[in-house]
This record gives sequence, C-alpha cells and structure tokens, in this order.
Amino acid sequence: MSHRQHFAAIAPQACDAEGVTTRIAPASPAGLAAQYERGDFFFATARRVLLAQGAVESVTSTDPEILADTVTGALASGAAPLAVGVLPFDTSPGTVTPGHLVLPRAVLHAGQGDRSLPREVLPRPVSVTAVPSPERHMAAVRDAVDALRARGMRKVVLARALDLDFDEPIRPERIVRNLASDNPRHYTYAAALPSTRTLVGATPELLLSREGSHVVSHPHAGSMPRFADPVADKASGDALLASKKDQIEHAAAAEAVVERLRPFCRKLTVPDGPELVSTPTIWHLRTTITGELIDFDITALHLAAALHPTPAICGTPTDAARALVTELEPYDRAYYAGAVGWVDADGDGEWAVAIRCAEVAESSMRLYAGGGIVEASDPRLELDETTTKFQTLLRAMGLPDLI
Ligand SMILES: C=C(O[C@@H]1C=C(C(=O)O)C=C[C@H]1O)C(=O)O
Repeated sequence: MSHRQHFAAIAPQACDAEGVTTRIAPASPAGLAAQYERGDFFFATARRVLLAQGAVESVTSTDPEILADTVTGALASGAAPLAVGVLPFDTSPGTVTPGHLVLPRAVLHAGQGDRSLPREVLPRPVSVTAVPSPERHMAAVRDAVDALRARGMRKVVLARALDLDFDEPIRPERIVRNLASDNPRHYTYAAALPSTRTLVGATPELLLSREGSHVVSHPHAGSMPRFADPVADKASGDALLASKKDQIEHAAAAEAVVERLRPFCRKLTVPDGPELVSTPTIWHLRTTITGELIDFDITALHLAAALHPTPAICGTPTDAARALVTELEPYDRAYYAGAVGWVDADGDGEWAVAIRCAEVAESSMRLYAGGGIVEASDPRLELDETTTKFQTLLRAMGLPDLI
C-alpha cells in the first residue's frame, strides 16, 4: 500500500472565524523572542526575526510539489501574507511524514538588533539514552563505509539521536530564547509539528532563499570542533580547510546544489572552492551559490522542495543514500534534516536545513546530530563529530557536560 497522498489537505482553522491575518507593527528582535510561545512559528536570521501566531489555514501533504502548489494557491487568495512551516527529511514517494505549512493569523517582524535576553534556566533530564549507543553508531559508520564501496556510492550522512526524559514539562520557549541569543548569525527556529511536538534548533545552513529573481543557497559540509584555546581553535579550522576527506565530502554537496539550481537559473555564480565558517561549537566548509531566476512563478518553497534533500544531510546518489540511511539508522528522522522556513505571496522566502535541533514533546525530547560519511571516514572521529553537533542544543539547555 502506498502512503502517498496525491492531494494536499487544506484545513481552515475553526478558531479563526474571520480568516484574516493581522500584520503587527515592527517589534524588537528580543521582544519577539520573548513573545514566542509553544505552538507559534519562530524564525530568526542575522537580518530579521519572524514570529507567526495561530492559523487561518493549514496545508499538509506528503508530496512537496503538491504542497508548494497548494500553498501558492492559498496565498494568492490573500488569506495571509505568508506561509510558514516544515518539510520532512523524507519527501520521496512512500514517505509517511508530511510537509506542513500554516497561513498564520498574526505575523510579527523585527529587523536587525540586539536579541539577548536574560539566560533561561532549564531542568536537568532524569534520563539520557543514546539511540543507537555510541558503539552501535561507530559500527554503523563502518557498515556505511563498506556499503559505499560495495554500492559505488560517494557519500551518506548518518545521524544518531539522544533521548532526554524530564520529570517536569519542558518549555521550548526557554530553549528558543537561549538558542537565539547564542546563534545571532545563524537561523534559530521553532515550528509546531503536525504531532503536538515542537521542532526547535539553530542551524548555520541555508537551503534556499529567494528575493525577487535572486536566489542563494549555502551548503555546509565538512566539520571540525571549535576549541576555547585560540591556538588550538585556529589549528582545527586550518586542518579542516586542508583536509582532503572533508573537501571530497563538501564537493558532493556543493555540486548537487549547483546541478539542481541550474535548470531554474539564467545565471549562477559559484566560487572556486569552499570557505571556512564557524558556529559557536564547530567549524564548517561552506559554499555560497547565488543565481538569477528564469521564471518568477517558481517560489522559494518550490525551489526548496527541488533542492531537498541535498547531499549535506542525505548523501550521493540521493535515492541510494536515503535507502542506506533507512537501513542503518534505528529510527525515523521525521523532520530532522528536513527544511524549515517561510514563503510569501510574491514567492519570496527563506528555507533553512533543519539540523542542530530537537523534537520537543511534553516532558521528553529527542536531539539529533549527523555527519557525512565517505570512504575515508574514521568511526571514532565521526562519533565525536556528532557529539560536538549536539552541543548547539545542549548549551542552550545549560547542559554542556551531559554527554
Ligand atoms: C547532518 C548534520 O550536519 C550536516 C553535516 C555536515 C558534515 O558532515 O560535515 C556539516 C553540516 C551539515 O550539513 C547535523 O548537524 O546533524
């Protein structure tokens, strides 16, 4: 039986009888972070902050093309100035996890500015479970390397999860506020999922932005840890730039983004090689790809759906890598390594890669972290890389020493 729905479910929301979105006067970035509540959509970038509340309509489909077309139609009717939401990791035929967008009841914007708020305190978990165990993850990396060779594949991205249980409710608001002040140059996000869970995270990686005819994507791939000692820190960044293994891993991601953008663009600008960038916890290789669109009817959401999943979070070739992820990871990624963002009635929008994140339930949460595996990958270093990647969330929760 196919789980694919060849339609999008459009649900008018009963609580919003008037079906009109209110735009509220510009607020301060810190003010919007302070206002965010579970159930809202929050998206903070280096340039602006968006807070969307309530829903006049929601659009849900397992087919990303149908989702994008349906959202475009709903926005054209003028019900709301923009739509916000998530795409799952698996958007292939047969996926069980739908993309989900809402046309919000209220949209609040803020421009650049200070967004630091008093540090929020979160509880300590009563139990921590690694899924799979660190040993099993290293074994999966070894299996992945064997499979890459046996199947003639270039790269696969393997992730692991961390399940935390608490003896009191978790307030995602607090995590979001800490993430937003820790990561002012990146994309801090919170999105209500079709389950009652909330996806929260702070990612450095832009899948796609569209502003008029101008499109930008910056795939990240290749990672090394940051260090408190400036000499060790610089050496780690330099080692990343010089690492052949990481350059190979990166090239797979950058080349795929260029290939997938090419049919949509009359001009594409691609630098000769990647640059070194950092988050507070990790160094990355990044390529910034810019283009000029041929057809203005292609929205940011259509483009994001066409690019996703990139080899930065899946692998190369895509279908074989996705199948290997399903074979080797003992859980369904759901929205981890999906995309999160917004699209407006002009087709403009921003979609970030949904990594460095957690799915937050009532009193439990699951954190995810993955890394690209190529033939030269070392299982121990890959395990350490995922440990470093968990730090974005763990620091925001005041738990830097948890694992
Ligand atoms: C998959 C993740 O990160 C991705 C994998 C990277 C890598 O393998 O070097 C780098 C950046 C991200 O595209 C993650 O953080 O979970």
